[in-house]
Amino acid sequence: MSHVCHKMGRDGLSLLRHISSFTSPITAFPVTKRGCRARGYQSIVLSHSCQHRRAVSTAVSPHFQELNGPEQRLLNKLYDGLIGGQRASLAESITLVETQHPRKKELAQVLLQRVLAYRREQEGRNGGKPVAFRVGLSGPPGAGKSSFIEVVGKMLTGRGHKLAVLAVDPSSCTTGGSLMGDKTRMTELSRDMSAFIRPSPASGTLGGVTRTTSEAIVLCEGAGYDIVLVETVGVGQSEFAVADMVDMFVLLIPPAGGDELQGIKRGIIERADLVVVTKSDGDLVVPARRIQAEYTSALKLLRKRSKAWNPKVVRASSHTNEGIPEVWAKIESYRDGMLASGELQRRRRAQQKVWMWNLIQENVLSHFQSHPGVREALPRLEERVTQGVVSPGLAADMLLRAFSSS
Ligand SMILES: Nc1nc2c(ncn2[C@@H]2O[C@H](COP(=O)(O)OP(=O)(O)OP(=O)(O)O)[C@@H](O)[C@H]2O)c(=O)[nH]1
Repeated sequence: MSHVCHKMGRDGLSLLRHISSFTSPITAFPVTKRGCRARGYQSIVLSHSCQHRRAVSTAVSPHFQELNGPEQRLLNKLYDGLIGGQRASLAESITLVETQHPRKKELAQVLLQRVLAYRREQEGRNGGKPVAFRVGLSGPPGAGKSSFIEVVGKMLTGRGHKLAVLAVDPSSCTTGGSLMGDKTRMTELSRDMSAFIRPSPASGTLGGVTRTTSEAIVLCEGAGYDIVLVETVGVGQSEFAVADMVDMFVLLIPPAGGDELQGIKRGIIERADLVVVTKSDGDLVVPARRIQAEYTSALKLLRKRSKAWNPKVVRASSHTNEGIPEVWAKIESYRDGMLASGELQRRRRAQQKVWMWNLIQENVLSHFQSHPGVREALPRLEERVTQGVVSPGLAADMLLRAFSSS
């Protein structure tokens, strides 16, 4: 069991205590590092200076208040249920991370920190290796994504895996519509008790939705799901966001030529660890073979991204099941190679950093845009920039000055 010995402000301390109350009890008293060690504490977080104190106590919120009784009980209930693998608790916890309510957002962060601590313990017991594998799946509308997830999902739960499927639908962010189809998708898998399917939230910005998706991944892993599939449609930036949050990125391509394939961005092909040509059955086998050959040569021209793995192109049919076990075998051999070489762990660490900076950029920009001085000056300056009266550089300087002046 790890302990934290800490000297810090009340806010930060109460937060840390809540975060760690399940897995790593905290003792807090003004002592030295050596004093902590002498008392047998293994992990020590010390913040002696005011600067440090501020840094730690604002980790979640600068004004974090003590949890009141009902909040404490809610978090206890969610955490216990989630760790116990209860689907209702997992669903409720994901709803909490999706919330826009400021206080609930803070509670969600406390819950997440607890789950992260629990997961770290599990990883520690697993020799430092991740306990779950995250696969991103993308493809144009109608590529056969839901049919593919349905057959692969049933195969995996049949083999004893617990599978979570999370969706990122960019259209839900802009129009409230659904590119992934309003029809009930993956009907059989949604009845399978070893599978958990969560559609994309109906509204929000893409940044918001992708943030809650990566937090939902952590919650699913805490609830014991050892495979997490994150599905998105190949439109806009959502597939790049998904590629940044998974261990392996799989691109599904239908066996159609010309116009239908033009929607597939070159940039995203470069991110693919595996390309699956779908619907390789009946009359479609011939075009599927042709597409496979085209993509195989295209991938050869790309810069090698990994020492442990070369991207591959395979064919499969969700209707006949042909190629489906082979696709999963490829996914497993990728996972094993990347784990053994340590690349997977490195990729996750790098993703955490990218993720933090994405959130900072998004938050700083929205702060900037909602600043009263900026809002007042912006329309006029934008107009003058488009008219060529003021240079973009000068306008940006003026807006930044307005932002930092009050
Ligand atoms: N022949 C054949 N058709 C398939 C196969 N997989 C899917 N389809 C068909 O392709 C169409 C689209 O399949 P979906 O699985 O709904 O595709 P999707 O990518 O999830 O589509 P959205 O839900 O619109 O995002 C359906 O009519 C399926 O029946 C396959 O393996 N072979």
